[in-house]
Amino acid sequence: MFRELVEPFRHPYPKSVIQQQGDSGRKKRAKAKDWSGTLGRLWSYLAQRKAKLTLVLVMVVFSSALALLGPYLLGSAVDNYLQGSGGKPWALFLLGLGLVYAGSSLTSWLQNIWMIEVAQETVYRMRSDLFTKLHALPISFYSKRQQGEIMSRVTNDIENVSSTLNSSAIQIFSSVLTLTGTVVVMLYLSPILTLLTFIVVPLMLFGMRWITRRTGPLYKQRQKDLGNLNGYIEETLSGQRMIKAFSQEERVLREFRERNAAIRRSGFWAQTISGFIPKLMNFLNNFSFALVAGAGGVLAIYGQVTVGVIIVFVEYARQFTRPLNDLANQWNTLLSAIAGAERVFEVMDEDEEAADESGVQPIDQVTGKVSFSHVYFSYENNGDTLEDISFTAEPGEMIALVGPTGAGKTTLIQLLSRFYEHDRGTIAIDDRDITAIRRDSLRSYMAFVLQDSFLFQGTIRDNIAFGRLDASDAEIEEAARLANAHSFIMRLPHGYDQILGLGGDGISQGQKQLLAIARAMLANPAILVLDEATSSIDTVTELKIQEGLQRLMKGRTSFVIAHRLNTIRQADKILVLKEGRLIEQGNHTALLEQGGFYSELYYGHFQEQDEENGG
Ligand SMILES: Nc1ncnc2c1ncn2[C@@H]1O[C@H](COP(=O)(O)OP(=O)(O)OP(=O)(O)O)[C@@H](O)[C@H]1O
Repeated sequence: MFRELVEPFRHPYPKSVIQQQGDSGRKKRAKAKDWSGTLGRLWSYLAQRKAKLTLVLVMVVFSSALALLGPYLLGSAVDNYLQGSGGKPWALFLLGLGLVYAGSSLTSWLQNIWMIEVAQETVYRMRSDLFTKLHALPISFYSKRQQGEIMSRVTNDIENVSSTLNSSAIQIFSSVLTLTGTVVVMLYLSPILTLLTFIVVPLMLFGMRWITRRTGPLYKQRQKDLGNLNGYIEETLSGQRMIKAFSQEERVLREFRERNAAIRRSGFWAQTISGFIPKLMNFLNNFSFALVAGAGGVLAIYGQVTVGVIIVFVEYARQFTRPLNDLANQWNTLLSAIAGAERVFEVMDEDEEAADESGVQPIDQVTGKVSFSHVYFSYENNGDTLEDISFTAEPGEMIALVGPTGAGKTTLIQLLSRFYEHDRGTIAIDDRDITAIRRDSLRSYMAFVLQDSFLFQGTIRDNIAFGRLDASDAEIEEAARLANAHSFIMRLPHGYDQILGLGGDGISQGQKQLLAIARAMLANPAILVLDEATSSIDTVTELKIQEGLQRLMKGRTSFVIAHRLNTIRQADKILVLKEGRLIEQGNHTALLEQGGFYSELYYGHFQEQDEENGG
């Protein structure tokens, strides 16, 4: 137990984090460069409110100067009155002192509210930039990360930066100013006493360095652990049904506990170790206080300094260590904010979805001819996921994609919509290379009806209108009628204004699909992508869906990732994929006659469906 407790003190904790930070000088320099880069970028945000920031800095200068003036006046009052050396009337001193302290309060209040404004504006911009960036990132970015972890960057990490800017940044600046001012006045009044006050400084710096070297990585780790936990919570909440269905509650709780414990561990050590800072400072503060008072007394006896100067020094000794103390405290907050900012900038530095090349044009009209010519693609440069794919789909044709799981059906569709960029070969729409068409324009001619078509939190009307935002109510209703969704919508208590929960909660799976069909109908695309549902839906709804889909597909080039024999049989062309290669293509009859892989699939699997359906 003891070993566990002292471990962090013996080794900066956790080791892996320190190792990441690097023991070698080279790595440290790289880290320092990272930090200056992060701070530089933060500064570029702050600098957007230069005028307000300048006002804040002026106020800080004033309040620091007034804080120096207070003790000075006090000392001079003691020398002038208590020691009976005459001088201005005491009431004037009192008034002066009152004004100094009132001015000090006013300036620090002003600096506070103006800085809050600057800080809020800064994080507002950072948050906006981050959100904009998130929408410019390619699909591949999301396929590698947990949503909750990304959320944590938009919320926790930005919040960290915000709270630090609100308070710590100014406090740090003010501390540095007060410190410099105090040293200058102290040296002017008594170099010997200044030297004595300084004795504690190396101890403070050494102590702070020792502590922050340990807390820096810990704060970073804590942010990371927090992100991991958020990711996990998000995942388990959205996967509640699955977890319950597979009775995985115990495993989920166990993993949650592990991740939660990781935060407790890093948070505990980060705060425990940084908790030493105020204690250490307090001790050294009192020590310096006693030293100045004792040595000052001796010096006063020998007439080297006046009692007033000792009072000024005792005050300054406190003022001197307080900013150091503040610096030490704020340093940790600053570290945590830098860790947060680093995580935000990390996302901002991710490669965006490749920009459309210069000169690419939108496309005016699309008839729906699609051709692939010797197309190759790999996800992670680890072997081709799709290899030498060539086929042509004429306008209005229905193309069924068939093949075992993992064969590359979804990938092929993702290339067509440019969610991923193919490595070699040509993909063309209406004989125009898709890389020469603006992405947004290309996608505007396509619509997707997926198994889990995403429905947003909002009304049914808004969810259908997602297909075309400027659609009128009449057009929305017409699309819903064609999709066979109108009758179920009208049975809902609020009809088209019925509000759906997140992910379409509140309606059935089949009804969600009908809405997805209505949405695609409204978008009126030339090219349609359907991922046929594998889950079983009651026969009546199923018939409605099929009818809706038939209407939707009419006159459009449709790519169907097909699971039902009926759909496959109706297809103008069936593309049979296996291990990333297009091994057969043709219609149902022609492929059966070939007696190849398709006929194997048909006799092995699809025929069962046929018999079940009485076909
Ligand atoms: N984002 C990704 N990163 C890396 N590899 C991926 C990614 N998505 C899919 N793959 C891999 O690419 C191959 C083809 O996957 P794809 O999803 O296209 O298959 P599929 O034919 O649609 O399968 P299914 O019928 O099961 O949906 C698989 O081996 C899969 O593991």
